[in-house]
Amino acid sequence: MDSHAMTIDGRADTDSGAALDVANPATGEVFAQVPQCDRQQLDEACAAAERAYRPWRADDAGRRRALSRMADVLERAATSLARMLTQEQGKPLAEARTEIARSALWLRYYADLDIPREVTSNDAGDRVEIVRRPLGVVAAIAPWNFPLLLAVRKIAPALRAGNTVVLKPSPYTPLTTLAFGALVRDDLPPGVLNIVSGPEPLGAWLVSHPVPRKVSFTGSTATGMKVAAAAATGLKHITLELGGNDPAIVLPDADPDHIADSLFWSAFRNNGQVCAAVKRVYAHERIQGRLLDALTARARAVRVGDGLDETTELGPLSNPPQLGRVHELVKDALAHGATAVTGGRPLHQPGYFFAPTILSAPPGALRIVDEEQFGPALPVVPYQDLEEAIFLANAGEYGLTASVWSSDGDRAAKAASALECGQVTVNAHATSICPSLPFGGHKRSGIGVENGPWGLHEFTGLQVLPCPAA
Ligand SMILES: NC(=O)c1ccc[n+]([C@@H]2O[C@H](COP(=O)([O-])OP(=O)(O)OC[C@H]3O[C@@H](n4cnc5c(N)ncnc54)[C@H](O)[C@@H]3O)[C@@H](O)[C@H]2O)c1
Ligand SMILES: O=CCCC(=O)O
Repeated sequence: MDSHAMTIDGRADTDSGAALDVANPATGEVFAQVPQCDRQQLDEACAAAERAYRPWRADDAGRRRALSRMADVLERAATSLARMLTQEQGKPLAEARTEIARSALWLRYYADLDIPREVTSNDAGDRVEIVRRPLGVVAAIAPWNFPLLLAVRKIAPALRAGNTVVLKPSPYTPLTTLAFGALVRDDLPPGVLNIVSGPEPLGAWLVSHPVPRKVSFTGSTATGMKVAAAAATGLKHITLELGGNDPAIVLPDADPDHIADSLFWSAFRNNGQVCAAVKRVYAHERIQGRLLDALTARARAVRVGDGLDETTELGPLSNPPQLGRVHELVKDALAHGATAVTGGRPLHQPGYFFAPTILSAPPGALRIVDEEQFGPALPVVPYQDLEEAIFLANAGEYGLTASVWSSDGDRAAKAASALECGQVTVNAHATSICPSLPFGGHKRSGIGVENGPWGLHEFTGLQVLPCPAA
């Protein structure tokens, strides 16, 4: 059994009493333990972050160097970290390697980003500059689907802007994040990045702790609403990256055989456990049958297995509640008129596996279409005209990303502009999640954005200063 350390104030703490078990989703077996942080350790982490804040915010060049060294460290440890990520999260090794590489990319992007300053004049005609100042200690809370990448999307801009951080990974997937913390410990001054692990209510304690001035949260909309309420009582800044139920509209002129592979992976990457995955397809009634056939052929050909096997394309679901949720929604769909063209059930083997599932779904209310199911089941719903498809795609509480699929670029672009969400793509889905483009949800998919200069702004406050004499 491996055991892993919290990192608080530049120290690794392996001896903290209670331990949290971490299971491998491919076997269901516990293979590692991490510390369960108690309130006193959370106080220590917040105090360490507070002590480290002023010298850190004053050292712009040091912050750039530290971020770029953190990227180097990640790249050097990529092989072992990817293996650990697959073991704790379930994703295939190739996807785990991509996650580590993208995390390093984000660190480098922010290491290179200049913090904007604008020079202007006040009403007396004096030159002034508008600068962005860090906020203080940031509470960062991450989910289990991309444990390292989604943590780095917070800590890279937060640290670049001059804040210090207390980071809490999901209790299902703390290992890679803790291993990252241990690896970069010597590259950061003590207290700049503190990582605390444990089950709830640790996240709730962190959000309502008096020290952090900003909460950056990625997770479900239900938890995001609790985080917003708790942060409001301390008047804390918030960024919330929340759930999605992304639609893909397939126009009648699309070629099902041509788009099937790309559409399939837009829905099934990381076993559908991607905030910006296609969760429901609206296919014109003339091509719904051919599209179902093409997607079914793709789903039947996919290799499902332990992510540590290099030939695996789809791993297990990440945890038992997620497996239960997908199964419940598929059963509900089958009971209400949907047909499983392929899949439709958990796989009878150890671990949390569910058969890749393509559903022919009737028009009308269906939970698997209306709610976020976050798994390897894709409902395909017929529509008659584009206006109806756009209405259905915009229905509901979420507005993260969406896509339109067509062989007519102009027609697709026109439909795309009618969709209410943070990003729309044509003949691809959410492929432009890169460090320089804003990523964030509309409606109940979130508040604020990550990435680019906008992502950095979320960790700053504006200040007007006299302009230094030239
Ligand atoms: N919009 C995005 O960028 C994005 C990205 C990835 C995942 N997600 C969403 O995340 C969800 C899946 O992740 P999950 O199941 O880990 O989400 P979750 O909301 O259950 O948990 C997310 C994190 O919040 C912590 N937490 C739980 N209760 C808390 C509380 N009261 N206060 C503070 N923290 C608390 C958890 O321990 C975990 O670390 C999906 O809904 C998915 O769409 C969104
Ligand atoms: O789940 C959200 C992250 C998606 C991604 O960056 O690919």
